[in-house]
Amino acid sequence: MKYMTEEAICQTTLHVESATLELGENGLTIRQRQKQFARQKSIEVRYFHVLWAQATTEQLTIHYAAERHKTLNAAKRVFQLLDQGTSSPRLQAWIQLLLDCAYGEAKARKHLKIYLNPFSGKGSAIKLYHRYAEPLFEAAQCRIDLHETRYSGHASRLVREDHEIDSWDAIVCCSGDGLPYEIINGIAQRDDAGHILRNVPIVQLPGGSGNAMCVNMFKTTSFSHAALYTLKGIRQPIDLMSVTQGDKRYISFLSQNVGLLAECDLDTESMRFLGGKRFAVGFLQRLFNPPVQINGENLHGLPDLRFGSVNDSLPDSWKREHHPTLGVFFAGQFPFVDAKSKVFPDARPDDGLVDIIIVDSGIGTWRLLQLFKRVPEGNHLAMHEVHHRKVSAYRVVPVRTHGAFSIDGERSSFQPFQVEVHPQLGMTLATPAGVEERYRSR
Ligand SMILES: Nc1ncnc2c1ncn2[C@@H]1O[C@H](COP(=O)(O)OP(=O)(O)OP(=O)(O)O)[C@@H](O)[C@H]1O
Repeated sequence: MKYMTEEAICQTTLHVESATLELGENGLTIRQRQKQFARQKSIEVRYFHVLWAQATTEQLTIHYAAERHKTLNAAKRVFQLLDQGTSSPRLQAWIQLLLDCAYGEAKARKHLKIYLNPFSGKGSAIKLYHRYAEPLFEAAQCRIDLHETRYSGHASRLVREDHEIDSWDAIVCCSGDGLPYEIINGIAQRDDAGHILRNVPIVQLPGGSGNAMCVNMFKTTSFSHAALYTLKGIRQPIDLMSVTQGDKRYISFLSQNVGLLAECDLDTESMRFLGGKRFAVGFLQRLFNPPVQINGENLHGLPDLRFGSVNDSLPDSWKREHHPTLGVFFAGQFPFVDAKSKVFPDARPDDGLVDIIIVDSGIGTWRLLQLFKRVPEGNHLAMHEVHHRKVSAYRVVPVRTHGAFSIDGERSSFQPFQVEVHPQLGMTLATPAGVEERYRSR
């Protein structure tokens, strides 16, 4: 926008009855002409916040997300047109230019399939959705198809049977990380699994206690900002991982966790009302909660396993390690496992590798607490007790018969398992470059 011809500058300015609307470098400036005071009052709406614009024969309406107290709300301004209205090619060109600036590479008027888990996190996902996301999606003229999940496994069944799945611009999980896991594994059972996983973005609005997908991709735990990023986000491939265990195969998008930290997470699932604090409580209190049922069978539409399954003999080229007194084994492909825990600071979601950290149980309580203290900043990798690996596949064979194992935070049976990364098998939406930095502190 910096070096415009005179004609282009002309196209960026629109005179309406009581204001002049200017398309500038970063946003739309509305200069209100207040005759009463014989002076102009102007406001700027950043392009990133502009949701939609449309004209009738008499009026121009601009919908945008207005920020107040770190929350975005749907707002609109209506202007009386001076002449011609919709029939004016100049007005149409101006609106098109505004929408091009507002959406850039992102698709406007998205078709969104929304899944709401009424029990996620503190049980407020539905309220959050209707209060903060729906008004923005409606203002942005999205086509919305919404389902509340009625039982564990419901969303899995719905995506398996969705004949229109290919037509959604995003599947939006209004939930914690359990629902995306369930949805990905539901898609994995389709004959066209590979195609759908690679092409239909799965995003998360933060309705749970962990919300790792949202934190990593949108860099926020604000519901309304995540909704705006869903509208303005651009397609971002992510790696997915196959976990084979016995004769079953699961698809993991986030993490595999064995030992102490898995126990802390799983044993506090019934404390969702505490939100993120439940992970800390888990260190002190252990309860039992039944696992989510993911089928793990009939996965014909997925890519082949390059390294075989856990039932095959280990390839000779693999490095073997013995950890007879294992305390923590945590593997993941995103930096954050929740908003406050940067467990894998070096991880990249699309590099074909999974990061692993291993800590011996002999670390001692004092050093373990030091480690927990460092995790929010991701400084724990510097501790000599923390062993860090980056691999494309691994196998874990427990020496004990009892223990905790979770895939993406969901309890799985404690037996040998093998993991391999499928580079860029998944798709999500991420904030466009540049926006991320401005919102880093949220
Ligand atoms: N209506 C429902 N009744 C019972 N369970 C459900 C229902 N809908 C979804 N579920 C299950 O609840 C599990 C947990 O949900 P989800 O991850 O969305 O929230 P959360 O566990 O609170 O968040 P986090 O994973 O961040 O802790 C999911 O695995 C899903 O299978």
